[in-house]
Amino acid sequence: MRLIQNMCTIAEYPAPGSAAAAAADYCLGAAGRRLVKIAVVGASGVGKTALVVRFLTKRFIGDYERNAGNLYTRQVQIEGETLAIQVQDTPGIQVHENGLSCNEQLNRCIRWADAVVIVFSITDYKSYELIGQLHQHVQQLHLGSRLPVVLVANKADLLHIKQVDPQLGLQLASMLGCSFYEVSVSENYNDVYNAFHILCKEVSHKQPPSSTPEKRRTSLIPRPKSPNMQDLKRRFKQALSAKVRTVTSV
Ligand SMILES: Nc1nc2c(ncn2[C@@H]2O[C@H](COP(=O)(O)OP(=O)(O)OP(=O)(O)O)[C@@H](O)[C@H]2O)c(=O)[nH]1
Repeated sequence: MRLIQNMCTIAEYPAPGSAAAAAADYCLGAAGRRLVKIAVVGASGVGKTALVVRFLTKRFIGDYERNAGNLYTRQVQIEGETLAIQVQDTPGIQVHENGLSCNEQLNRCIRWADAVVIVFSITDYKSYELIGQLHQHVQQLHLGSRLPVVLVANKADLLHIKQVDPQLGLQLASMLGCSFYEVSVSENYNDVYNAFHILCKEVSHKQPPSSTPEKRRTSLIPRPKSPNMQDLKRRFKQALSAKVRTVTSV
């Protein structure tokens, strides 16, 4: 999915530590805001891009190019605080006989994220079937810290071609210990908003409170360059030989 009105595309898959990622983080961080990074994952065609676009623009746009993975940003108010959030849309996950096929790009997005939205479509049983494995994969990439996850069952408006009972989604979510939302991206903005909102709230409770802009500014002051050792040695030798000369000349 390419650039949509009202959204700011920062970069496609900025590698952690890359200049693009650092620049994006810097801009948001410089405003003194806490940053919440969310990756949206799931099988192909379940409506990941539609979900992200709906959340960011409130609009449902029928058709999208196949997703190559874009990163979008916006601000949200959570409990009186303005948070900067980045949402990473990802390409659809493929399933092979020996399990999920998650390429390095996707793994990088999951590692980068503070929280993940896992999406399936109620019209596609296979997209539901891979959730257990996908959830496990996500948690494995964040070993040692339980990553906030929300499970989203999309296309609730297509009940006549439903393959997954939303009740199954609810059961699975409670088994995995995550929140569950049944949504129709095409018909209802509020449910979409609530799914992201709850995730942001969970992350913000896990993160330490933001430092004040004043504190941030001081941490951004460049440190003095470390002294050039060669130059120091040369000057030390010069001073020493001058002293020796002075002593011998006495
Ligand atoms: N009826 C209906 N269609 C939807 C809904 N959400 C998405 N779609 C449609 O489903 C199709 C796939 O949506 P995408 O957002 O491109 O799905 P994706 O998961 O990003 O797909 P990939 O880019 O292939 O991974 C599009 O034609 C959307 O218009 C929904 O809630 N209801």
